[in-house]
Amino acid sequence: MTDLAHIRNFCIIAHIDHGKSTLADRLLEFTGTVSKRELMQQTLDQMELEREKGITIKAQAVRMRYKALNGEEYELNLIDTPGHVDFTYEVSRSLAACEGALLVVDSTQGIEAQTLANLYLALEANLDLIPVINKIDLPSAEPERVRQEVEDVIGIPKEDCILASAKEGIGTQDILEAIIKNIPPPKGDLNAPLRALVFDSHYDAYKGVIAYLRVMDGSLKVNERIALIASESSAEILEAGYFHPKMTSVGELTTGEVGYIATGFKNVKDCRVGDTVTVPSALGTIQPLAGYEPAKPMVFAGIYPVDSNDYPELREALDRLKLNDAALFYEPETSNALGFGFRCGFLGLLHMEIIQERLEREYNLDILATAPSVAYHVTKMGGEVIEVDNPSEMPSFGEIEKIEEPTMDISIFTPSRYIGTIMDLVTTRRGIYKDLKYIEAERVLLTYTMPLAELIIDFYDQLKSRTQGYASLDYSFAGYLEADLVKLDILVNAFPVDALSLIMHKDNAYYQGRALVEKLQKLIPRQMFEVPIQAAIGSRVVARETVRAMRKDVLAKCYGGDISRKRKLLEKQKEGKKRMKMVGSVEIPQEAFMAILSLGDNN
Ligand SMILES: Nc1nc2c(ncn2[C@@H]2O[C@H](COP(=O)(O)OP(=O)(O)OP(=O)(O)O)[C@@H](O)[C@H]2O)c(=O)[nH]1
Repeated sequence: MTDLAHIRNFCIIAHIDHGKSTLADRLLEFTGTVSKRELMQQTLDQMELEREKGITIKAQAVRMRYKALNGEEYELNLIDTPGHVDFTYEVSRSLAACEGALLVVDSTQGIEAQTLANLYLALEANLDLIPVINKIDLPSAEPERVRQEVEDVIGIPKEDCILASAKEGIGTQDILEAIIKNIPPPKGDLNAPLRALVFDSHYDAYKGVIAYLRVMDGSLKVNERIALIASESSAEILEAGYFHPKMTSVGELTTGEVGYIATGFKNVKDCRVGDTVTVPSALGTIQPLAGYEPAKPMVFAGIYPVDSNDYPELREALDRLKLNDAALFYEPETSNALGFGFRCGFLGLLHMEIIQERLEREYNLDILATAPSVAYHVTKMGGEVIEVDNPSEMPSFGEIEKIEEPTMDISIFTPSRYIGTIMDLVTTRRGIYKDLKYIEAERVLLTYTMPLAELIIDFYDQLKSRTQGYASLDYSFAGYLEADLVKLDILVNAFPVDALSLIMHKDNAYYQGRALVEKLQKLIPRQMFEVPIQAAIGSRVVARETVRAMRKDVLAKCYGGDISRKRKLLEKQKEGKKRMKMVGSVEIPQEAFMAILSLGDNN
């Protein structure tokens, strides 16, 4: 057990790609926690998917021992935070476990949207900040400019910025010394009843749910009973320890420390991020640590097995993923076009992508996903309010008094030369202008309120491509606003395909309906007969295209020919069919269900 004065708990916050993981690696290496040889490119990003996508998904914690220049040894706990906006709640819980943060800014870029978003969260959590200007080894680095920017925008004197290269290991010791000097040691009452904050948790097949904790008061020991305030669950501590970076069991964690406990819980929902751990005898007498909020899904999509025989496997895979992901929501749903599947709710687009990829890769399932949607608040004529997250379940418009949709506050950092094109993009997405602030002579911060439904349909890609990748984006939930929305139905061969229905603004429905049927016409393969594709609002058809009938049978070519070639051709066709669904009498490929996402593309 280390006395409080020799403990420092900190995290690293940064915009994506500014070097957070690389810096963490250098700190682990410098303190001898991990040897260079052991150091994989990114030790903290353990999941394969994370490495491939180059993003940090789950918050983690590593303990380091550091002998400072003053001759004393310190226990440093580095808490890794997820870098993506979908996981803001997890970021804020990780920050609540720390007293300070390294704010990493790329010296070739400067402050970006997530630098500021994370900074605000850190300030809310009362953290002391150490700015680190990273990547100074690069020829395009402008450390002086970025330092000035930190002073102007964040208000930290530029002399306090540490110049570093996480790649080359420049500045590592200065950073460690600054952590000792500028970040306060934890406070807390060792003699009070246990209070510990769960800032992350994951399910382990052998040990049950592992909770990552910051002990605020009191202490905990293996074999003791604990109670969780928000989850109203209780368990026995099977193991307690810290990460070094592997799990190291020590049997006890005390005030100010960061570590893990194994609980034996079978599901992370019993031990969620943000919950407070205490002892059963203190229940009802102690205050929970932070206002606990269950994660709320914001983006919804239908997920269906391509082969309907895989339905039980899909259910099982979702059950398993849910064990580890309290934010994932799903319930069975049936579609006239796609059969039996699930309506799933996600924190955001990235969360959705991750789940879809895991279903495919880890569970080997061929799935078909519908275009993402948001949850509308619909007031019916009689005054009843319902939530509709599936366009095909929208009541008919005669029954509706009003529809409200979720809106987001968005902030965009961009070189000023792109202001025009961004304004244009945001306006076509029904964004409402709020503010424009010059950060420097040539960089601005634009803020808007925009419907979430417009944000999830390839907004980010459009923003990136219009600004050659220079603009960065951050968003947070703003509230529900009434809007003039309609449901656009798509009919393929006169058959309404519910999974292709969309909710959109009345003013865009005609144009988008047109664009969508044109896109579908290209995506739906020719059949033996002519297939009309129509977009309709209620009973009014607003656009129509036709997929012409196939002229030749593919096998006709092989008539009398060599049989192995014929088999190959059939196999190839089968392969192509994998991602097709028979709807009525027409085969529709997966791309068609996602066509709305790429209406901006011209291919
Ligand atoms: N030249 C140079 N490259 C660096 C430095 N630090 C990080 N990088 C590179 O920048 C890229 C992003 O670094 P990461 O450490 O993965 O960034 P991150 O902030 O952890 O990214 P996320 O996990 O996506 O949030 C990688 O290709 C690193 O090799 C540096 O000091 N100098």
